[in-house]
Amino acid sequence: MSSTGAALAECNDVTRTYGRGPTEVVALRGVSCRVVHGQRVAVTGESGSGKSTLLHVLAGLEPPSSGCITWPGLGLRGGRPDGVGVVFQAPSLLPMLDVADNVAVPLLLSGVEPEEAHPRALAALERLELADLAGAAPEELSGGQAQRVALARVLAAEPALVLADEPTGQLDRRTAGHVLDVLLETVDVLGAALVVSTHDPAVADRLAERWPMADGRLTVPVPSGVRR
Ligand SMILES: Nc1ncnc2c1ncn2[C@@H]1O[C@H](COP(=O)(O)OP(=O)(O)OP(=O)(O)O)[C@@H](O)[C@H]1O
Repeated sequence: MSSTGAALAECNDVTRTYGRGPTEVVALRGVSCRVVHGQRVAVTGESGSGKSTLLHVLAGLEPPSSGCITWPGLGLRGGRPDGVGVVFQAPSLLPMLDVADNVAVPLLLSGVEPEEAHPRALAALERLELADLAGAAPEELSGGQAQRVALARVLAAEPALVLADEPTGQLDRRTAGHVLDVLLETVDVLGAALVVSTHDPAVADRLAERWPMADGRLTVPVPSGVRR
């Protein structure tokens, strides 16, 4: 659980490089930022500017090469932050499980008993008007339905921070608008903070704040409270 008041995630002078020597790529160059309760941020910028890498670092999926990331308002489990929900461009549902089991899997992995996990998965599907699909196989879903199931999976896990990496990047405009509605409803229901990476101005316009990136750097002033 998060404690109110503390930042959910805080990057201090984070650099992230891939490869070594002549093939080295610097994806993040000294990024400092902080995500607090209730924040709604669009990370924008051209392809290759470092948006996905920043989200991966904020999620604890990749370590910084230098600098540091902390999650003062979140617990840690096995060195990774607890209470972070991640949505990727492709919904990554497990093909051998039905929709309800896909939604329940993260709960089961985090130690929730099956008797609690399955009702929570069904409640999240109902909340997002997906109950009819509970028994469906992922291959039967449209792209928009699959992404909404991925959002139900996040909702069921009740994170304090939701990180969405180009969540509508593979969808047509109308479906993208609907998925975005569901994403915003999901974070409202949870009272969670939301950081979305996007190329799409229509997506960025739906979020209160923009953090533009270029060449691995945030090009806006560092949000308050970050130590240099
Ligand atoms: N796993 C990796 N191995 C090597 N290079 C990587 C890796 N991940 C990202 N990069 C490189 O780091 C830089 C930043 O990539 P990143 O995916 O963070 O940018 P992005 O702004 O999210 O781009 P896009 O909008 O195209 O997804 C790019 O030059 C990319 O090629």
